[in-house]
Amino acid sequence: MTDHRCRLYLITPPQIDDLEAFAGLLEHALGAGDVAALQLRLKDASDDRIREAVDRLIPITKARDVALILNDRPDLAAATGCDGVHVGQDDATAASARRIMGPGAMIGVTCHDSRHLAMEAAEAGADYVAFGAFFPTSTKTVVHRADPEILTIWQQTMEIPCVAIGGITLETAPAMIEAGADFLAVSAGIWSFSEGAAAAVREFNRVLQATQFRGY
Ligand SMILES: Cc1ncc(COP(=O)(O)OP(=O)(O)O)c(N)n1
Ligand SMILES: Cc1nc(C(=O)O)sc1CCOP(=O)(O)O
Ligand SMILES: [Mg+2]
Repeated sequence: MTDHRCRLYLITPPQIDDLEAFAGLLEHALGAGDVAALQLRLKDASDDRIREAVDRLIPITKARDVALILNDRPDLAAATGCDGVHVGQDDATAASARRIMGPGAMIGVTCHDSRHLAMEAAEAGADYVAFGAFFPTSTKTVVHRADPEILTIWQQTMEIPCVAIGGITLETAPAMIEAGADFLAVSAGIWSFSEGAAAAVREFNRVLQATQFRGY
């Protein structure tokens, strides 16, 4: 049996009004348990605001060895020193993101519910592919819904990791882990958790420890 450990991938809220307050919240959350990556996903923010956010948050992620991934913008990710970029099908290709960010950067690609898109992303040099949305989400208006089987097939046939996204909570997480997700990408399930973000990170890690991929 191959050792398979699923990890947490945090997605910021789409808007951060108080960067100082969010930095404190993040520091506390990252201290509460294992987190592989943080995606800065500020929709409709200016370039200056994104630069300001990266500058404030990157020392916090670096101190915990958490990869800081910028959403949508390979150019700004490279310019601000982010560890990687996540691109959707209408943002940029994995190949152009790689050209802009260089060989050491982490490149992730949205693949909705399509193994075909995921194979294309893998061939173009992506480091991970993201499938979703698996559950209803209020964080983003989504048009694609994915079936957990896509995670199992990907896990059993491909080397590069797969991320599950969309409506992942403490209740829905086990189905994603059992299906074969390498990472759980979570926004509201962390930042809107009733007991706070640090408690959410702690509880997600408890679920991650207690649940195994069922596909081998
Ligand atoms: C890990 C992860 N997976 C999927 C997405 C969605 O990307 P995209 O389709 O480009 O939509 P926006 O996030 O840009 O609204 C993601 N951001 N992260
Ligand atoms: C950013 C994003 N992308 C999705 C996709 O399906 O590609 S679902 C989604 C929202 C993720 O936030 P939450 O954990 O609050 O549902
Ligand atoms: Mg995008």
